[in-house]
Amino acid sequence: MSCFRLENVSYRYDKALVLNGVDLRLEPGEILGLFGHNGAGKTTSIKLILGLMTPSQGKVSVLGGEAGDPKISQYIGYLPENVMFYPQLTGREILAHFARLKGANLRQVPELLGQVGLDDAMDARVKTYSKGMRQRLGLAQALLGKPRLLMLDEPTVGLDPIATADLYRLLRTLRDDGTGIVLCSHVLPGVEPYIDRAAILTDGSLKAAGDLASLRRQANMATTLSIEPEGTVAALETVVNDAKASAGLMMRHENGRLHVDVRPAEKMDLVKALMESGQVRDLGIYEPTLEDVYVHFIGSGGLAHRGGAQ
Ligand SMILES: Nc1ncnc2c1ncn2[C@@H]1O[C@H](COP(=O)(O)OP(=O)(O)OP(=O)(O)O)[C@@H](O)[C@H]1O
Repeated sequence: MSCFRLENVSYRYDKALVLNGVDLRLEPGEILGLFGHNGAGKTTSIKLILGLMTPSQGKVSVLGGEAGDPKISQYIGYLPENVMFYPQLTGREILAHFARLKGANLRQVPELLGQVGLDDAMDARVKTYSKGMRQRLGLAQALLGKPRLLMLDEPTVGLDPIATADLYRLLRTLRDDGTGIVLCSHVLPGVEPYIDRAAILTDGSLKAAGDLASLRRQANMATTLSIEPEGTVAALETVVNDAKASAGLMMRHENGRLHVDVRPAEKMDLVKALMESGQVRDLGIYEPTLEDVYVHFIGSGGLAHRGGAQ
């Protein structure tokens, strides 16, 4: 049973079409990164999955049932962007309040607060918490009741690098236990090793979805070979020019190395020719990163959005 399925889903706010024919699914035990610039439609997609809104067109199914069904909602954890809590209550009191609302066992409260690193602060009032601590409390709230689908909107905002790494490790453990997780973000650096698949939204349309290898194939972006010559760079250039796949290759020199951009389909032929030539002392292979692929799919506007406002 899928955690969710969006089938040809569109959504309009009045006349504005903000989601347009989106097909997307999440399976148990999978972390999906949902990426897109501000206003791309990420939060709208999450609200549809939560059943807070109904699609103008298409079908949304969640954990084998209908989005918004209370019997299903108890298995969904959600961390909204910019989470806010009543400042006079302690972390423990707030989490206990949410546990009662969700029908979760109160024994989970100290356990979860420990899991998100708030052991020492659970009895302090939330008004004394830093932004990162409030974010961790929000995460503990999302984890109440052992969700089978966990949706996190910008979960790393306000977290320092160590807390961010802790969060990703925790998400992996949950994923390995079978939880399906959606990580919504416009902040890409650092997330690549922690997600199984990425979906890239632009202006309400899904531009691409898949694991990084498949996104690289879909984008057909060049791989860069960085080669240190055994002899001269000119001799290496001759090897590259003579290789079967040399047409249209981009070459440049930098710090005594030759850098060659090669299409994925031609990469192995070129590597073979280089290795057989005896002209290579050292070889580095640089595949496009998730950020490179993202910028490719969202177009030139992507650079302006890259890393986004936090
Ligand atoms: N209540 C609303 N009424 C009208 N338009 C809205 C409303 N909420 C969102 N929108 C519009 O819908 C589009 C998608 O918004 P959404 O919040 O889903 O984007 P997002 O990808 O989550 O952006 P962000 O990264 O800024 O949170 C935007 O153009 C936004 O202005």
